[in-house]
Amino acid sequence: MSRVVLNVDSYEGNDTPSAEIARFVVLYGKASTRKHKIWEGDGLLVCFTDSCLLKSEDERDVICRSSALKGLDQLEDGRIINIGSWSVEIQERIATGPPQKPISAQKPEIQSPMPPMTPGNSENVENRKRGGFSSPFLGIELPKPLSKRSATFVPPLIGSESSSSGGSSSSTIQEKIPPFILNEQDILDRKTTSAVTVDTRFARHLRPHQKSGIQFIFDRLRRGSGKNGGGGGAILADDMGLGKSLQTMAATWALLKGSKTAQQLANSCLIIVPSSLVNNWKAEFDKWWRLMRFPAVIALTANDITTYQSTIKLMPYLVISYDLAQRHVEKLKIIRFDVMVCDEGHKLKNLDGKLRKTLLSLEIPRRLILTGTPMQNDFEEFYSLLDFVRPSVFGSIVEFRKMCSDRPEQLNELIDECMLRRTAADVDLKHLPEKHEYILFCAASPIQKHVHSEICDYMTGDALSLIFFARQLANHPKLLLDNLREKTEKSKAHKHSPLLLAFDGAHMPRGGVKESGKLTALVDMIKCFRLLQECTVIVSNYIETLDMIQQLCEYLNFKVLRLDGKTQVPDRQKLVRTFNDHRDPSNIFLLSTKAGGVGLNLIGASRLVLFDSDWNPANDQQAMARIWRDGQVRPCHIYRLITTGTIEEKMLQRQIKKTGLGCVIDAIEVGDTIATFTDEDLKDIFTFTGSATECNTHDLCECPCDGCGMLENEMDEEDDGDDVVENDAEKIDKSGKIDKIDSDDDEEADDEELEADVTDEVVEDSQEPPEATKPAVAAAGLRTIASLAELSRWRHFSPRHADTWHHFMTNAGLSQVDTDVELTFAFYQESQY
Ligand SMILES: Nc1ncnc2c1ncn2[C@@H]1O[C@H](COP(=O)(O)OP(=O)(O)OP(=O)(O)O)[C@@H](O)[C@H]1O
Repeated sequence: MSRVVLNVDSYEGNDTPSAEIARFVVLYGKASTRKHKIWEGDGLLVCFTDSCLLKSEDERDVICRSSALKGLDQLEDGRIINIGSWSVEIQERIATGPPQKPISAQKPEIQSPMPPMTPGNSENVENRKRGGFSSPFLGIELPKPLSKRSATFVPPLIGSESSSSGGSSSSTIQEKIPPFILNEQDILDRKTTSAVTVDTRFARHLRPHQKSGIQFIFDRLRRGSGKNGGGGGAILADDMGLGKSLQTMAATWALLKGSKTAQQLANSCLIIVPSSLVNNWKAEFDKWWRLMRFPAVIALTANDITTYQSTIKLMPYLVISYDLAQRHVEKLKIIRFDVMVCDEGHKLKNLDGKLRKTLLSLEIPRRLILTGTPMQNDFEEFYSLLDFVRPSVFGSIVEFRKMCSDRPEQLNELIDECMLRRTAADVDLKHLPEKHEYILFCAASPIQKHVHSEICDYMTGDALSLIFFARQLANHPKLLLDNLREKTEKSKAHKHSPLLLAFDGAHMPRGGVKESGKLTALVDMIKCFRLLQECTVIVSNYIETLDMIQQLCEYLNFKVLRLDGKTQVPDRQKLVRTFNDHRDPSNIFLLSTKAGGVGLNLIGASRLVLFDSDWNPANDQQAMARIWRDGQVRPCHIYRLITTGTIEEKMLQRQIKKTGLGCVIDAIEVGDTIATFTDEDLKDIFTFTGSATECNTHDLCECPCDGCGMLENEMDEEDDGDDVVENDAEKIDKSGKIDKIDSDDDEEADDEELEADVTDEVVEDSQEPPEATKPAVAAAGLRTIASLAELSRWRHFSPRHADTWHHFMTNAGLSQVDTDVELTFAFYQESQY
């Protein structure tokens, strides 16, 4: 983002402006006789030989005086002077001329021109070297070249120089807003007369949930250091895109500025972020500090840490990647930071991890974790985050577990005290366009069906490999074939070579689109979106899959921008900017779930396709949140592709179980990592149900809608079985607390079977169980239904209901081309805030 240059020459007080002789960063507020002034915000005092001009940080002229200021030499930091009816406190004298960023903050350059596409050059695609998906793709039509696109895209509201919500231009008349005082209670309690306020640069833009978030962070972090680093700590776990970085900057800036205006709260703040987000933070600081001195050193090398030491007073933030911080921890220790912010702090989920230990060794008393997904896989991981920000408050992991089962209310209280989590549904997001989410079930191709059943018959003890194979197969059988061939070439005795036999004559994939149900769907989808003049992001977990999609997109005359683990950090922000700024529907952004899932703003796109899912729902949620966020002006459509009846459905079901449980402590119930799969689970995972059903997940929900698209409460039917589902769903949805989940505490649970099998969430197969095991199976069935209750909020569509299906496809933007796609079923949810 280019920095706005203050145009002091346009000052109208003089026909021939005189020379500028000094300028100061100041705080300003209405003049008063109060000992402790309430400042309205940051400003800039520009002194000329015969006049002076006070400007607010957003370039508004506050006052101009037609006589020169005297005694400029004596204007030291902290000195308060009056100019007309305004008081001004000098913060620092800065070089005459527009403010400059420190050298380290200026690099790397993130301006256009167009970056090289990564790795747009087809030679880079490893897949081709292996003789993979050679063009032309079988069975697909090349698009007719589009005439010059006429779409006029509305520039993002946020971040543009003309933005009304991200900042204002000099011509904008600013509304006066009341100060947002963070220590109001202290003032009321007469503990202090000095107000600590949120800087106006933020205050005038804040949404209600952001105000309470800032207050929350401020209250937790202001606490002084305690023993063993047990000072103030907090987790801000808002959903992705709700503005965690903005809230963090506003709250920490108040802590840092508090030292100048009222109380000594903090002098330095270390912000540690994944390396892919270093430039994001730089861009955010740029965005909110536009006119003023850049307040952060962006550490790209160890030298920048040294530079920071001498500039703390002027630039109290140090932004650094986890990697660099780990390597130079000794240098960081010397600085003795007051505040530490760990962005995407779920990285600290490993209790015994090196990263966590290293950061703890910094002994920074105030710690803030930012994460949109505090719950990853299990209970211990969550404890790891809590204990990081509040050491000793939650006891040992054993004590934590015990408190969880014996005193859940107390534990929930403790968690509420140090963690704030708001989901998109909790906050007022009227400023965002609506969001449409789809889960599209695609029929497996004949080859996929055949090979899937071969894998099922083949079952060995090596579950991890087989799961990986099944996922590759669901993406495209050629991916699995290439993988097996490569392994067999490396070692003739490779243990999974026998699987190659599954690819016999009639079932030999040649790389055609139609050999994969999802790929067939994807082709039609991206063609439709281009015709709709909308930009698309496609996300996958696998490099090989991204290679395949890239080749396909290029063949269809799309320009591909790609961000994966191999993309250099400085190139990432360039790619994002290019994509967002151009908003050209013939651009496609390919993103790897792990490398690009967090922090990126891809608001240039309004369609996102998640090509494959992860076991961990948090990863998928992160990826899917990239387009629906502040600055987005178009309705967003997010599609998740699933191959019907395969492992992908099982993964989806497990994801829904995890995310459908409202309270964080519910993770106790879902500590099912791959490592803990039972034989029964594995059998279920590999059983192909795609020939017998249009949607295994819908079958398991036992939803009576039959795919007609109506919600349960819209249907006129009364069904006892449905009541059971609803009641169970209620327990989970509304409780948010552990005791409601644990059927031991549920007085209503006279159904002993339910209690007997709380942790058994294994999806049952359809075989008739022996008589003796029936109650347990019934209980597990109920559990399954309840755990999928989240889906009762979605509409369910089957192509059997031709009219509603057609309507659905049209609304989903999928009726623009003559489609070959064999979709077997769909879930749909609209969120309007
Ligand atoms: N009130 C606001 N006014 C203007 N811009 C805002 C506002 N709130 C957030 N934004 C902008 O929206 C974008 C997304 O916010 P931010 O990156 O802070 O979200 P986040 O919660 O950290 O998301 P993630 O978890 O994905 O990193 C940023 O560019 C931010 O500056």
